[in-house]
Amino acid sequence: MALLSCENIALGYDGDTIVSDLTFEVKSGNYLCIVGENGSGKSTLLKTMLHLIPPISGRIHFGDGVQQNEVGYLPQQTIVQKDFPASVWEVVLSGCVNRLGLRPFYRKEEKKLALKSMERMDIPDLAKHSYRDLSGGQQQRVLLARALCATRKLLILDEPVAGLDPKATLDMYSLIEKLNNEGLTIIMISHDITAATQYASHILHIGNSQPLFFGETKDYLESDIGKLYVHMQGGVS
Ligand SMILES: Nc1ncnc2c1ncn2[C@@H]1O[C@H](COP(=O)(O)OP(=O)(O)OP(=O)(O)O)[C@@H](O)[C@H]1O
Repeated sequence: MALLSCENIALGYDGDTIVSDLTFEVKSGNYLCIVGENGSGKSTLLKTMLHLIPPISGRIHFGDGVQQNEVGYLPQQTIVQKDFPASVWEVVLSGCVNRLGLRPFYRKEEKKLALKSMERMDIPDLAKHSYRDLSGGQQQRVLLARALCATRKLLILDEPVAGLDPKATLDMYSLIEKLNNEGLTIIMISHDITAATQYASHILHIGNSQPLFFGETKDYLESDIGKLYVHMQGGVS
C-alpha cells in the first residue's frame, strides 16, 4: 500500500494552475526526489502534500497508517529562522508539539523522543547551545532531529542542503541516506541532479505545466527528459 498517493492533482494559487494532471505514489521505504526548473512548482507541490494549501483539483491521501499530522517536515530555512532565539533542545522538542493535544507541557515520553532524535543526528552535545549560534550544517541537523520527533515513517524535505558548504552537504546526504536505510520514507526537493540520481530510488520531474517524468531513477536516467536535464545541470552522464 502507498504511504502517499496523488491522483490527477492540479496545483496552484487562487485558482491559477501551475501544474496539472499529476499522478504518482510513494511507497514505504522509497526515496523520492522532486526535481525541475526554478518556479516549476516543487515547493507548491510539497505545501499541497502537507495540506498547507488545497489542491485545485484531484485527490491526495496518506495511507499505510500515516496520519497527516505525523509527517516530518524540514522546510527551506528563511533568514529569520536561522536567527531563531531558542536553545537546540527547545527547537528539537517543539517537533513533538502535535503530540500534546490540549496538554500544555511535554511528558517524559516526548522528552525521551527528542533526546533519541538528537542522538540519531549525533547532536546531544549541542542541547544547551543557542540555535542561532550554530553553523548551517548543525542547524540542519537540529531541524532534522525536530522533524524526526514528528514522524516514524515519512520525512519531507525542501532543499535540505541549500546554502551548505560541500562537507556539510555530504554529511546531510549521508544522514538522509541513513534514515532511509533505517526504513524512513523520504520525499525531497533537490536542485542537485547528481545527488538526486545518486541517492533517490524514484524521481518526479515537474515543469512546463505538466508532470514530465515519474518513475524509478534508473528509468529517469534513460529517459529523454532525464538525459537532457542531467546534461543541462552538468551532472552524471
Ligand atoms: N504564495 C504564492 N502565491 C502565488 N503564487 C505563488 C506563491 N508561492 C509561489 N508562487 C508562484 O508559484 C510558482 C511555483 O513556485 P514554487 O516555489 O512552487 O516553485 P519551485 O519549483 O519550488 O521553485 P524553486 O526551484 O525556485 O524553489 C512560481 O511562479 C511562484 O512565483
